[in-house]
Amino acid sequence: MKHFEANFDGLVGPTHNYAGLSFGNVASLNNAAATSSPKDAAKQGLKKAKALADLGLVQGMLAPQERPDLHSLRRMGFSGTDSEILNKAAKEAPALLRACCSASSMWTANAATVSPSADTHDGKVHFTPANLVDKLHRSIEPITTGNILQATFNDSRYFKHHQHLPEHASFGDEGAANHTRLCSEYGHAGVELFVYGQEATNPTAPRPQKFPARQTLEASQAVARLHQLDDEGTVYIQQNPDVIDQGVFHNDVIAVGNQNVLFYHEQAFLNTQAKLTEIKNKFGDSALHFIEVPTAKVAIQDAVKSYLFNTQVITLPSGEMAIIAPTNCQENPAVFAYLNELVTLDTPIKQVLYFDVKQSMQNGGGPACLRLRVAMNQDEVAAVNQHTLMNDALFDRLNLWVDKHYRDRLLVEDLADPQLLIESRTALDELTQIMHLGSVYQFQK
Ligand SMILES: NCCC[C@H](NC(=O)CCC(=O)O)C(=O)O
Repeated sequence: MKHFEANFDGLVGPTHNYAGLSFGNVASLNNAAATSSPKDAAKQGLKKAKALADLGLVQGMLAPQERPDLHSLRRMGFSGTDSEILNKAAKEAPALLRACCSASSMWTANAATVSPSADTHDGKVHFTPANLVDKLHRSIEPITTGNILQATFNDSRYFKHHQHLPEHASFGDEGAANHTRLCSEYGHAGVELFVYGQEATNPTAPRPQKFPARQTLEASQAVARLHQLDDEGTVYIQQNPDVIDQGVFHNDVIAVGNQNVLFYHEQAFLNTQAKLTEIKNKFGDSALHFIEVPTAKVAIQDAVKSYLFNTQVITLPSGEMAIIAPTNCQENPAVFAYLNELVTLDTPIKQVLYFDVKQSMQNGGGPACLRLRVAMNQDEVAAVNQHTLMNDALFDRLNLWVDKHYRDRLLVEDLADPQLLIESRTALDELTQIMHLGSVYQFQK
């Protein structure tokens, strides 16, 4: 039986914009109110996804969400026709309107936490959508995310879908961005690392002082319980509060793993040596590569600016590993020098492939944010909704769809334009036909 680690990239939605919504995410704040290009953003994402499919990896796409989210605006007490609601919200509560217009579901690393069937007690692939309660504009995602995941992984013989965690700060859950799975082979039982920013119910435990810790230990433990993981296959690691306070708002900004490789910055974690020992003990005696990047080579601010660790580390069909990096890594001399040195070291990583995902990077999302990893065996891959899997036909179809429905440029003040809502709904209705998703959106109910 063959095993794969599939990447499911988030399709960037028609309202992609820079609204400065993410306190603690440096890029989001720095680029607030910049002009965005929804069309460029979507095509950059499709290009990266197609490139991985062409490299022989299993690659899928997850549909965007309905934005502006009129259902949430109505829950906030706005009433009248859709146009009247957009108008009122723009006048009376522009911050709420912006929070209901973000295309942030494109960053599917935050869509859910996924545990492969080799790790779970019932031998199914488990999904728990992230409740994303730390940010208003993300907290409105999980229900539709769950609908889209169930329409994509729609065979209950192989896939188990959970409800997102309770919507309270004690259960702050940001999904796979704070979850890394190490294994010798994708199909073998692995060790799942849950990285958290604070222990919410212990007021004396260390926590960041300047920026929020979006993931709690309580949330990570709850997901591990829901996914029926053994203690022997689970490690909880606290993110170093000092790096959160420098803009590391998710672990995937400072560390990334693939199979038997953990690539991380020396300042990433608290109690690093003890945790690496725990990982080694639980991983067993097969080879394990800890690639620690010293501050002397790459400072935290360089890591946060370039997204060196928000890269994808993939295993090519040849068995060699490659890094999928944003072009921003080429533009940072310290990081570029480090990557050129890395591929000469004695690790499985042998090449770096660069992609322009600047539309996403300007909002704090790099290549790794844009994808949700789902390790599956060939039967599970065959059970996935095949119309979501990337190939030449879907690539062409989705590019034509983007060309037809997406604007070349968008300003935050355009979000209240009733025409944009019509364009967005028309596009998504058509998309559910293309990807055979069924009625996953509120406006289709
Ligand atoms: N995994 C990367 C997530 C980036 C995302 N940025 C945003 O939501 C920015 C939205 C804006 O500011 O328009 C976040 O911080 O959750």
